[in-house]
Formats: sequence, C-alpha cells, structure tokens
Amino acid sequence: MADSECVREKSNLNTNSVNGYVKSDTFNKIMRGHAVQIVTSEANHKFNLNESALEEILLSEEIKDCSVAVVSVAGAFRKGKSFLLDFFLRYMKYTYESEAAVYGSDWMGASDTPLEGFSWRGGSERDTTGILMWSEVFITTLQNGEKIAVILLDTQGTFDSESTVRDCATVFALSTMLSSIQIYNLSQNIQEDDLQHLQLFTEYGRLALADTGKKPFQKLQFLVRDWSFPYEAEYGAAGGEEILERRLKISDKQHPELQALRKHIKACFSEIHCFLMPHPGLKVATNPHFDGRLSDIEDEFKKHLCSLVPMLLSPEKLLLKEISGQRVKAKELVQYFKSYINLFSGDELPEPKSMLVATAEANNLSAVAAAKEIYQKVMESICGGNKPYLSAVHLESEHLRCKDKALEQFNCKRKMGGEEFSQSYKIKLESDIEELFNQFKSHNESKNIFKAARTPAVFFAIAVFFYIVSGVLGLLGMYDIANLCNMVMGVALLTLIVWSYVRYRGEMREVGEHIDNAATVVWDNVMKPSYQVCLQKGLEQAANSTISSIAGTEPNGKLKNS
Ligand SMILES: Nc1nc2c(ncn2[C@@H]2O[C@H](COP(=O)(O)OP(=O)(O)OP(=O)(O)O)[C@@H](O)[C@H]2O)c(=O)[nH]1
Ligand SMILES: [Mg+2]
Repeated sequence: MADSECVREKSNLNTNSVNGYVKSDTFNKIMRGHAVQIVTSEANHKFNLNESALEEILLSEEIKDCSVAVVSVAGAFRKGKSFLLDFFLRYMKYTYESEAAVYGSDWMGASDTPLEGFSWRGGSERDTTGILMWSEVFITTLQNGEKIAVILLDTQGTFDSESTVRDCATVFALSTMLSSIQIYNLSQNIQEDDLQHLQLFTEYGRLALADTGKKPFQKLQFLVRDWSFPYEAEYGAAGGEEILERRLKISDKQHPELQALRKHIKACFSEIHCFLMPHPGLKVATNPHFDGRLSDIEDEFKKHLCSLVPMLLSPEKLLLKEISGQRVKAKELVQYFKSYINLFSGDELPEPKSMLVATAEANNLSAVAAAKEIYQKVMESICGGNKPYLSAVHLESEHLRCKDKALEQFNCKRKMGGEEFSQSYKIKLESDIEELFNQFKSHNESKNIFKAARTPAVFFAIAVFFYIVSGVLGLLGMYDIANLCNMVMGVALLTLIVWSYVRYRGEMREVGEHIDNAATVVWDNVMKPSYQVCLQKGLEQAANSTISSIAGTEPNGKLKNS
C-alpha cells in the first residue's frame, strides 16, 4: 500500500501535519477501552478462562450477533508484540470510530503522544501473560451491509524462563484456533527453529480440533521485525513474500524431515504471508525512557508500519473468523473459548515437550524396546512356542538370567537425558519384563500335561468315587443316600461332558474357566491333602517296616518268631 493512502486528510479538521504525521494533542487523550485478561496463567501452569469478562465483551447487545474478525499477535517474548498492537488500536480507533475524525488526518496520531493500550515496556523480563482482549470491540459494515466486529488479542510471549513448552504451546495453539489472522512475530529472520516451533504448536492445536478434512486455521502472517537485509529482500510485503517463498520451498533434494515440516505448515493455514519490518531505531530498542512517541521512532519503521497495519486491518482486508467453514458470531466465540480452554486443561492431549526431553524420551524408549526384544528372544528359545514344558524352578532361573542380560544391554546403550532420567525407564523395563515373564509362565504351565488333565481327572475321580459309594450304600439298603450319590456322579459326568465340549469348540469359555476353577478348588482342598496324607502314611509305614526288619521285630513292635 502506498504511503499516501495512509494519510487521510479530513478537510473539516484543524490539524497540523508534519512529514505525514499529525501533531495533535487530542489524539490518544481519549483512550476508551482497556486490555482485559481473558485467559489467565496460574502459578501451577494451568490456564483459566475469565468467562464473565469475556461474556461482558462478546455478549453485549451491539455485537453479539455480528460475525467477527479476530486478530492475534503471537511469538517469542520481548519482541514488540504489544507495542505493535497499540498501533493497531490507533488505526482501529481512527478508522472504525466515528469520533476518530477529531483525532487528526493520520491514524498514527501525534508525534509526541506516548503509546497506550495493551501494556508494553522495555527490559528483558516478560510482560504479557495469558491472553488479553481489547475491551472495545470495533464495528464496521461490509459492502453487503453486514455488520462485523473486530477483536484484538494480545498473547503471552513464548519461551520466557517461567513457561513450560506446554504453556507456550497452549497459548499459541489457543490464539491460532480462535483468530482469523494470526500474526507470527519474529525477530530478524525466519529461521528453521521458528518453523519447527510453529509446527509443534499448530500440531498441538490441530490435535485438539476434530479433523474436518479442511485446513484448520485461516491466515498466518509472518512478521519479521528488525529485518537487516533490505539489499537482499526489500522491506514490506513484496520482500516478505520473497523470503517466505524461499523458506517454505519444498524440493526433492531436501531431507524428508524438512519437507514434512513445510508440508505441515502449508496444510495448516489457508493463507500464509510475510512482511519485513525495518528496525525502529535505537531509542525504541534501548532507551529505558522511551514512551512510544512517534518522534523517537525511525521514519523507515513508521513508513512500513503505515503500510502493514492497513494491509491487515482495513475494512476490505479483514478476514472473518470461520470454524469448519461456518462464520462465527461473537456470541458463538464465547462457546469456542470455553470448549477450547477445556480441551487444553484436560489430560486428553499429549504433553508437548522440549526438544531435549522429547529426544531423550524417544532414546530411552528405544533402549527399553531393544532390551525387551533380547529378553523375549532368549526366553522364546528356552520355553516359547513348541518347546517342551520346563519345571517352574528352572524357568525362574532362566528368567533371571535373561533379565540380567536385558538390563545389561539397556545400561550399556548410550542414552540422552542422564542417569536420573533413564532410571524411570529402567523401572519400566523391569516391569515390562515381569509382565512378559508372567506370559511365558502361564504358557509353560499350559504345556504341563498333568495340569492340563487336572480338570477331567478330578471330575472323573468324583464320578468313580460316588459310583462306588452308591453301590456300597445300595448293598447296605441305604437307597436314599445311594441315589444322592448317583446324582452327584451324574453331575460330575455332565460337567466333564460340558468341559470337553468347551475345550473342543472353543465356545462358552467363561463356563470352561469356572469348571477349571472348581476343579482346582476340589483338588487343592480335598484331593491333594488326602493324597498327601495317604502318601505320608505310606511312607511312614514303609519306613517302619524297614526299621523293624533291620531290628528283627514286627512293624507293630512285637519280636519276630525267627
Ligand atoms: N528491536 C526492536 N524493538 C522493538 C520493536 N518494537 C518494539 N520494540 C521494543 O521491544 C520492547 C518490548 O516490547 P513489548 O511490546 O512489550 O514486547 P512483547 O513482545 O509484547 O513482550 P512480552 O509481553 O514480554 O511477550 C520495548 O522496549 C519496545 O520498545 C521492534 O520492531 N524492534
Ligand atoms: Mg506483550
């Protein structure tokens, strides 16, 4: 946009224009509206929505049924986001408010007026936290007569020393999801790490949204501050497009990882643009007493600000917020704020990690997988598949040997993140190995033919026992009890038939399980103890007879008649 377009002469105004910038004391004195903290960042790294404040702005009679254009500025901390937004505010007031005409002929205002609006300041410590919305919503009418509302959002800068990667991703993703124009504020250049962070944050936002098959976000405007290479690409939109084209170019020669990153970014936004801003001058960057007055800002910066702001915010350039192809009204935006913030405060989304933590995690997980594979392979060769049954003691000692081998392999592997970090993965490996061992154990048990035959043997023994008892009782004339014994025998035989059917057909497996459990109970509580008692008695008897034959006495203690 030409410089002259920015300077709007209002013939009925008594203003004093110098170098295109208006000297007017009235400008900015009437600063209506204020920044409202919509999303607050809590000490426990949670984000809260200030619903009442949001509703107060968006549900006001005047705008609640209007479609909205939401402009947000995001990016690293301390890079002039809030400062830029205050110029947006000046433009909005000048262009969209009827009284704005009294301020002068140039939206940038007087050269000696401090810059006000969203809080901004110099220094190295972060200023903005959470997400702020300007309380005054600007209203304009489109050519088709539709009234629309323009909303400005300021966001917490990313990568300050108090925020986790999750905090940064949440703010960036939330503001991208809720805005129709996201301005990605960068310093000096578009670097590969800027693109990587954009990929991470937008992926986080995309994950939170239901996949509609469409591009999830609308316009992305890269804004490079302090561009120092105008001889390579000129300041402004044309130079920006040139740089953007170079940075987002995909070629076959590129590593697949770099190609994927670029494809991802292009797939996320329906429009991507770039603008190169010159340095605003040393007073802006280094003077602690700088209060934002235009007279302290370099002309080159003001000139390009004058083309950037209308390019984004003039009525014909505004982009209406759409979600899933539907225009969003102000009252609906409240709902979206609520549901999106809930998405990010829940546990459903994976935790975005720093590059080191994510790499160290992947590293340790692959070491765990390799060690587990070794354990599994060796155990497989000992007791897996069609290998014969192994005694429990033998299996246990083999398990310990293989476990040691796997742990040694895990310890030997080089891993990122340090000893303490990998300790939790070692614990995970041990528990995974125990789980695998339990599987091998039960598989091994199933190969024990005696254990497999326990259920039929128990029920068959019950049937035979009660058959004999009923015969004896029949002989003694105790027919009632004999009949009862016959019935128990019948039930035992029937159970045996059902069990055989279940085993053969593989159906009604829970019935089979109950029968096996019943057989185990009978075996453990009745048959095994009686068998052990008999065995012990037999052994005692055998020992006694051996002793007595050596001592020349009868097993009952009497002397033999030799
Ligand atoms: N070098 C340089 N400094 C700028 C520019 N714009 C503003 N500043 C200065 O940068 C400092 C920080 O400005 P803010 O607007 O508070 O920055 P911010 O990105 O909102 O910072 P946080 O809220 O902490 O994330 C101020 O001293 C501004 O004067 C610019 O384009 N280049
Ligand atoms: Mg700020």
